[in-house]
Order: sequence, then C-alpha cells, then structure tokens
Amino acid sequence: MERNELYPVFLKVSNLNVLIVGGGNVGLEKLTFLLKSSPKAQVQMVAPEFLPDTLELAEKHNVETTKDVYVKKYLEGKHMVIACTDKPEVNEQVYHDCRRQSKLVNVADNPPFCDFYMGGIVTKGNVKVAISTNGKSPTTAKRLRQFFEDVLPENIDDLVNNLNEYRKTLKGDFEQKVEALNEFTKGLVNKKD
Ligand SMILES: C[C@@]1(CC(=O)O)c2cc3[nH]c(cc4nc(cc5[nH]c(cc(n2)[C@H]1CCC(=O)O)[C@@](C)(CC(=O)O)[C@@H]5CCC(=O)O)C(CC(=O)O)=C4CCC(=O)O)c(CCC(=O)O)c3CC(=O)O
Ligand SMILES: NC(=O)C1=CN([C@@H]2O[C@H](COP(=O)(O)OP(=O)(O)OC[C@H]3O[C@@H](n4cnc5c(N)ncnc54)[C@H](O)[C@@H]3O)[C@@H](O)[C@H]2O)C=CC1
Repeated sequence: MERNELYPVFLKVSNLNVLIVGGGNVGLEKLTFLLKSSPKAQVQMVAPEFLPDTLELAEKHNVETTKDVYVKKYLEGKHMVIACTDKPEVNEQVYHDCRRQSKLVNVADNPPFCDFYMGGIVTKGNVKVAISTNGKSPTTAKRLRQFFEDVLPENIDDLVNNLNEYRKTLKGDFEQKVEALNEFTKGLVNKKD
C-alpha cells in the first residue's frame, strides 16, 4: 500500500507572513480556510481582480489586498506562498521564484508544484485534527473532516484543560510526570500499555 510520507506541522501563521497570489474562487477558498483556523493570520493577497466576497473577508481580518499582477518583489518578507491564479505560467513562475528563495510554496491546483498541502481541519477548543490524503483526494479530506467534526466530543477541550491543570500539580522528574499522566489517562484507549 502506498504510504503518506508528508510531515504535518501546526504553523503559527499569526507570526508568519503569507502571500496569496490570485483573488478568484480558489483564492477565496484558501483564504477562508486559513482564517477559519487562524483568524489573526498575517496575509497579503495580490491580484488584478478580487471577488467582492474576498475583499469583504480580507477587510474583516486586516488582510492586505494589492491590485496588481504578480511580480517577484511581493515575495519579500514572506515565509509561505499560495499561488492560485488562472494562469498556469504565472503559478509556475511563483513556484520557481519561491524555490530559489527557499520559501514554502503551494500551487493550489497543481500537486507537483506544492511544498505543502492544505489539509482538512477539525477544531474543538485546543484540539485540532488535520487530514491529508497525500494530495490524492481533497473530497475524501473534506468528508473525513465532516466525520471527525461529528465524532470528536464537544467536551474534548475540558479533558485537555483538566489534564493541563493536573500536570501542573505533579511533582517529580519528567519520567515520573509522564508515568502519572499515562496512568491517569489509560482508560481513554483500550490498549494495555
Ligand atoms: C493537493 C491539494 C493542494 C492544496 O490546495 O493544498 C489540493 C488540490 C486540488 N483540489 C482540487 C479540487 C477540490 N478541492 C476541494 C477541497 C479541498 N481541497 C483541499 C486541499 C487540497 N486540494 C490539497 C490536497 C489535500 C489532501 O492531501 O487531501 C482541502 C482539504 C483544504 C483547503 O482547500 O484548504 C479542501 C477541503 C476542505 C474542507 O472542506 O474541509 C474540493 C471539494 C469541494 O470543494 O467540495 C475539490 C473538488 C473535488 C475534487 O476534485 O476532489 C483539485 C482538482 C482541480 C481540478 O479538477 O481542476 C486539486 C488539484 C489536483 O488534485 O490535481
Ligand atoms: N474554481 C474552482 O473551484 C477550481 C479551480 N481550479 C483552477 O484554479 C485556478 C484558479 O481558479 P479560480 O480561482 O476559480 O479562477 P478565477 O478566474 O476566479 O481567479 C483567477 C484570479 O487570478 C488572478 N490573476 C490573473 N493573472 C494574475 C497575475 N498575473 N498575477 C496575480 N493574479 C492574477 C485574477 O485576477 C483572479 O483574481 C484555475 O486554473 C482553475 O482551473 C482548480 C480547482 C477548483
């Protein structure tokens, strides 16, 4: 069986500068998911035309919208870049410019031109689950997101907060704390270890 070898990380996009090149349907979808997870994400968008919905959402979240065609100078100071124009040659240019400058880049409709993929995302309080199908089936990622939204209990955040409090009361070295936390939570899984 083929195996997903991507390494997931949870980015603090409020500390990172993100550039979205393109302001159409796909740009709006990427911005919407980014802000849904991270309302304080630092984002700039550049495109000659923006959808009214994009401009409205951007204004709400202090996202800078720049009416221009893509040129390399927009990469300055950016940590990661999403390209979603309707011009494949522009998207590829963005990809190559980013690679040359060691910036993480995603060309939304072109998996081979992605250093990273966006995932399906479920958030319940402090808990976040991200889903990837290795770029194979975004629809499956969406359906799995909906499934986990349903099955993850609303009070999972209480568990996290209670354990965080309990952890603070624990004395001893790191190993003793790990042991106490594992003992306390072993009922959550069926495996006996
Ligand atoms: C590789 C990836 C790159 C990236 O965008 O990062 C990518 C690529 C492509 N998307 C396409 C289409 C669709 N994308 C969605 C939806 C989502 N796509 C997302 C991620 C990703 N999409 C990355 C891989 C994720 C993974 O590994 O699983 C999600 C999870 C997150 C997000 O978008 O932020 C979000 C669901 C969020 C949610 O609801 O929770 C739907 C479903 C719908 O809208 O109902 C459709 C239409 C149906 C279909 O085609 O499946 C096409 C075909 C274009 C064409 O045919 O022209 C390509 C290109 C290709 O596959 O070649
Ligand atoms: N609409 C959809 O749901 C999907 C579309 N795609 C593909 O993704 C691409 C984008 O799709 P849409 O967002 O729907 O297109 P769109 O036509 O709605 O938006 C294209 C955006 O790119 C901008 N743009 C054009 N030239 C530019 C340049 N030189 N520099 C910066 N921005 C520039 C336009 O101003 C516009 O904001 C297309 O190639 C499409 O085939 C892929 C998956 C789904």
